[in-house]
Amino acid sequence: MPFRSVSAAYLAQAADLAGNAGQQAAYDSTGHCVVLAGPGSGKTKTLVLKLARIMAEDVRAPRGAACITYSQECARELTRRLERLGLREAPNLFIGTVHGFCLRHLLMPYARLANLPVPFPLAVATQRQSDQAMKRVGDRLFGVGHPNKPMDLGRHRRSILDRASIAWTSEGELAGWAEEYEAELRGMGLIDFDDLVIFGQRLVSEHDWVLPLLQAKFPILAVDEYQDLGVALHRIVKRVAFDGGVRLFAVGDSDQSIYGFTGADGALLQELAERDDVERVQLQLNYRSASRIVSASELALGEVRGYVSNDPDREAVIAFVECGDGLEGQAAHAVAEIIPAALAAKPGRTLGDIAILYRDYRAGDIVAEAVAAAGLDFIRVDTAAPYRKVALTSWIEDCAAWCADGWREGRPQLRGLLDRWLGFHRTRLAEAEARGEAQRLTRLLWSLRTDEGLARDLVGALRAGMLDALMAAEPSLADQREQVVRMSTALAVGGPLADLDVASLGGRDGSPLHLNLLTLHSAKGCEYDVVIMVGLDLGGLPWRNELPAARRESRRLFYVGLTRARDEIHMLYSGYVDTGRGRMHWGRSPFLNELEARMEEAEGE
Ligand SMILES: Nc1ncnc2c1ncn2[C@@H]1O[C@H](COP(=O)(O)OP(=O)(O)OP(=O)(O)O)[C@@H](O)[C@H]1O
Repeated sequence: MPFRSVSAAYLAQAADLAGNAGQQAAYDSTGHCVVLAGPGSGKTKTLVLKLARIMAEDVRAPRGAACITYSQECARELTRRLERLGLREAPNLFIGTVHGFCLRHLLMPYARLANLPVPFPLAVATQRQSDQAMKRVGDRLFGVGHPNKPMDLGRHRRSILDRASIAWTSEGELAGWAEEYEAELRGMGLIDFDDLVIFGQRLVSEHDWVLPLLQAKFPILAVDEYQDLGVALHRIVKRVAFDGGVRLFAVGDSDQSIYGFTGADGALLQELAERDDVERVQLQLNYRSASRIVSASELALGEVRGYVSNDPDREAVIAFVECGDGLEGQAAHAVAEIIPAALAAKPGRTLGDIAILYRDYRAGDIVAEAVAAAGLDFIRVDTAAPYRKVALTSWIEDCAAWCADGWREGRPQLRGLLDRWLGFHRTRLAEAEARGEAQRLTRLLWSLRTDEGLARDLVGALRAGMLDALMAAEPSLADQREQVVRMSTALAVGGPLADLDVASLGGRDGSPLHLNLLTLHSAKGCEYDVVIMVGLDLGGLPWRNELPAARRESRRLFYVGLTRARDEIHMLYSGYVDTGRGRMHWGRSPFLNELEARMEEAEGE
């Protein structure tokens, strides 16, 4: 007898799995299960359906499940897909990032009891505070202009958890820098983003009593994009699952591991899958891409994986395009030639079905300029975007979607917005208080419904009505507040998003009328009919003279880009890159040379 009723959408989607033995096996699993599979094979689909089944059949409130992933973008995608199945965030269902989970469900309830050396109340440094403290300490230790990089400091802290080990002390400068930086932050009453996971790991590793408490609340732990999560989370997962009795359902693909620079390691997923007490499921069918794209991606990766397309007869375009005039020329060609042809090639295709992918925000600036000059609407997701997606900015965007039109059909659901709002509060509110908050927020959102209003007015009203008071009262939201302020600044008169209306703010993710501009990293987990990759020159992707591990990661990044496409891939290059030392004619990306040669060989057979 199920504990809760299930939606018709869930039943319809669950029926899809019957045709795929691997997906069905994962869906039917009763113990720890790890799904390993390539791009477009339905990992996320299987995960959300499994979670819906678990919530319906295996756990009864107040017990529930935690569903975690690495980035805010992936968390939002999970939230959206679960909502379509009738599931939303609730006290017994956590959907969010590793960092959010560690803050809300490990450090807030237990850090003080465990006497961890963290400040109380818990306050998370803003990006700016942490960057400045890092620089200040680095300058003090090594002198202004020293060559040590914050990125290496971050990797050292995230990937070496045992501070007494030789691995920690052998890189003496980084270790010293990390320790002094942390002391500086503590002096300011702060922890930073990485501390959340580092202390979360310490808590579950060193305090046995935390395990049954966690297991009582979340007997199920689901993890998406496992390959991105890094060693601290891997330890948390192993500890709660194999010592704490939490049932694990994890999905991932080591070939898509592209966060090595943060300490992530695809091998951890393999290690998990090889355990005797874990059921391992491998999926081979690709539901996303045409056959030629599936084969070309494998050739680009240089590994035989044996993936096959679900739609072998679908036509595909795979084009290598040389453009003069560097990145500017490539962007201009994409706008003037490729996009109009792609729109004309399939009835009903819109700008939202097309993405331009690039390596970093500098390339993004060039592409954005060309796209804006052509008068096309676009959504940009990279570090130069006006604000970063964090839980609060995503929540505001979803409120905008509801106020614009979503309230008519419950997309997103009001109940979900209210539950997420309550989740932002550090301490669980008493029932009457929570009810009062929910009523106030409902009234506020109801009064903000609009067909054509400006996003700036909506965000201003949300902030004045409730949000600013919450952010002032919750120091743990300080880093997110920084992004809310950046959002307001971008929407203000004279800001880059000054003209944005409420509907567009709500649809900034996945709007059918906006061309997608993303870094390759941000494109992870997304799919588009048409993918245009720019900057495929040596010195762009890959960088020149990369060490072997970095070169392998660049190749995986290329692979992630290719595998986002359903029907068309356009790879643009110039044969040179513009650097601080002038134009360097190093040729196009060696990945293109290899891919073209391998495709000729394979298709000539
Ligand atoms: N059994 C199925 N029947 C029909 N369509 C499916 C099935 N499984 C997955 N799909 C579709 O395949 C596409 C890819 O699924 P999903 O995004 O879950 O894949 P993924 O493995 O998580 O991909 P990636 O690793 O590239 O992010 C989606 O459009 C999904 O709806």
